[in-house]
Amino acid sequence: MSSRVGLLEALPSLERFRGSIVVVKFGGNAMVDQELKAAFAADVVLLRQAGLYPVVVHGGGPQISAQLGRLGLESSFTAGLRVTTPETMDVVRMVLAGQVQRELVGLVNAYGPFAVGMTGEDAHTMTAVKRYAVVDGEPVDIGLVGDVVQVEAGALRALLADGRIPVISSIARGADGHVYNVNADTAAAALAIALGATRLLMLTDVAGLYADWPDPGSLITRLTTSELDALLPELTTGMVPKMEGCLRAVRAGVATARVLDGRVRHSLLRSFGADPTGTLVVPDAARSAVAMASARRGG
Ligand SMILES: Nc1ncnc2c1ncn2[C@@H]1O[C@H](COP(=O)(O)OP(=O)(O)O)[C@@H](O)[C@H]1O
Ligand SMILES: CC(=O)N[C@@H](CCC(=O)OP(=O)(O)O)C(=O)O
Repeated sequence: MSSRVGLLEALPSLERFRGSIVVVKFGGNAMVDQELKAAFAADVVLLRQAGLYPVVVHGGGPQISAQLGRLGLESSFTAGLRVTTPETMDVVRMVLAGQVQRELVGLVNAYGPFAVGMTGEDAHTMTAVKRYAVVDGEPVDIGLVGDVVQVEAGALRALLADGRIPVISSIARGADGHVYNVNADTAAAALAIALGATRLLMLTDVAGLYADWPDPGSLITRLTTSELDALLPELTTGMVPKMEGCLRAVRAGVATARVLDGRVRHSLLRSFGADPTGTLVVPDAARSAVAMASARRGG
């Protein structure tokens, strides 16, 4: 099927999602190509025009690493999370809120006055506590990295009610006075849960989740939360926070979460059609319903 047909098919099915909140995480690795970024912005605006309420959470890992490099500072990751010193945190804040978020807001606002950029610090939208990475079952101190423990969704809801598209950088305040670097996948999942989103969509730079990365034959198109839970200890690098986020969100009531191939132009819009890219995470009950229907049909 050509991608054009895939796109057209998405349009009628969008009607089903009218009025629902969709949290879209745009990964830093899918954000390095100008055309992909512009197509992403167009898709987000189209979702809004179709009556959905998109909320964008963006990453920027590669952009932060590039800026740290320019400043002669090293990037280091543990279990997919950046080791964040106070000096690193200043760069994270500057790059995410001052550069990446601004660029996305500009691309969306080429279509009208939709996007409003903010970080989790604004209006206490996200509050975090210090998070430790887990390596071989042991906690490892990785500095000013946070996990979201509270979401105040009032400001976001007001923006959505006013027809805006929030564009959120994954930085959160701590009740302890620190500012924390939150992985953008983790932030997207926490916001999807707090907003009661129907879908969590995560654009990345691979075809989806591979059971046996990087074996191309091991791409998973759909799995249940229990299946994902069992696979999680095997996962490494950036897939750890991404799949943890999908698991948390679907277990907390978000109907489905999908990792999308952000290298495919208009993959966001296509995810609403018959030919979506990536890996779909569904609640356990969804798989049982399919299995039961199949058993009734004798198949
Ligand atoms: N099991 C896996 N399936 C797919 N990708 C994986 C897997 N394990 C590790 N990866 C890596 O995770 C990367 C995506 O995570 P990340 O770099 O954090 O992306 P993003 O910037 O989109 O959040 C892929 O580019 C791939 O190199
Ligand atoms: C704690 C942590 O790892 N924070 C991330 C925040 C940005 C991010 O998540 O960007 P991607 O989605 O592009 O990976 C970082 O500093 O790189």
